[in-house]
Amino acid sequence: MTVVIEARNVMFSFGNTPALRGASIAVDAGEILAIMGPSGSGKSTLLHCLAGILVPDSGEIRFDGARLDSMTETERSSLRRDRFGFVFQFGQLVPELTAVENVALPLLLSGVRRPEALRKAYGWFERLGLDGREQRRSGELSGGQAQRVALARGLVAEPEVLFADEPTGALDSLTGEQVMELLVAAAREQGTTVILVTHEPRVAAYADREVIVRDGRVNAPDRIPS
Ligand SMILES: Nc1ncnc2c1ncn2[C@@H]1O[C@H](COP(=O)(O)OP(=O)(O)OP(=O)(O)O)[C@@H](O)[C@H]1O
Repeated sequence: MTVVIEARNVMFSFGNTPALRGASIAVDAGEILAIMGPSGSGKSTLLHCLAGILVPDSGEIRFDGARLDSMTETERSSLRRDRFGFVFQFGQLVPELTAVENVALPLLLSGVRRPEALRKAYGWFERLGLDGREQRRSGELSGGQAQRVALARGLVAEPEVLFADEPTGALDSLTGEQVMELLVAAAREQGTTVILVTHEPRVAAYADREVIVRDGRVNAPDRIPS
């Protein structure tokens, strides 16, 4: 197995509040990993460090062999745009755009021409059970529909890694499971690695592997990188 992304001994504090205290984890290419743990244990902070949104105070983050923690903000933002996808708890769709324009957004930001970006975006609606919802704005979609649109937006550019922070957190459990089924199926089809933060065991059950974050460290003794 090839490790695609890893953290080694990562420390991160928000002012005087330590959030990560030596977190280490390695994630294989194509793996679907669930990060679980108590509230405030550092799950989201770890996800944000792995995704190059936050820069650790110390320790290393590697993606595809390159050190994310020593890149410039511009380099990290190009990496996020071109090679990573994101899904958050509240879809965070752009309310002024239609559903299909929201899905096309990452492609447009990467320089894909509008007709081609929209063509690819339309292709996601049928497979996500959203046929006919293409022209709706986020206010005209149910929570589950909006989250499926957000999922399509996270995957449309075929990212190498999809980061998902509580992607089902705002949904009822049945709708959440439907979103997870679609997420896992689409990620497997594309070979996308998924790093998912959740506090719900039923959601984590869709992953290949679960790790627990406690007090800013990852409890995964079998997989600490050497
Ligand atoms: N923006 C911030 N400013 C200050 N402290 C923060 C900030 N974000 C997180 N923290 C603190 O850092 C620690 C880790 O937070 P983090 O959000 O990573 O935990 P979490 O495990 O994702 O929690 P939850 O399950 O409740 O979302 C907590 O003590 C939290 O209060």
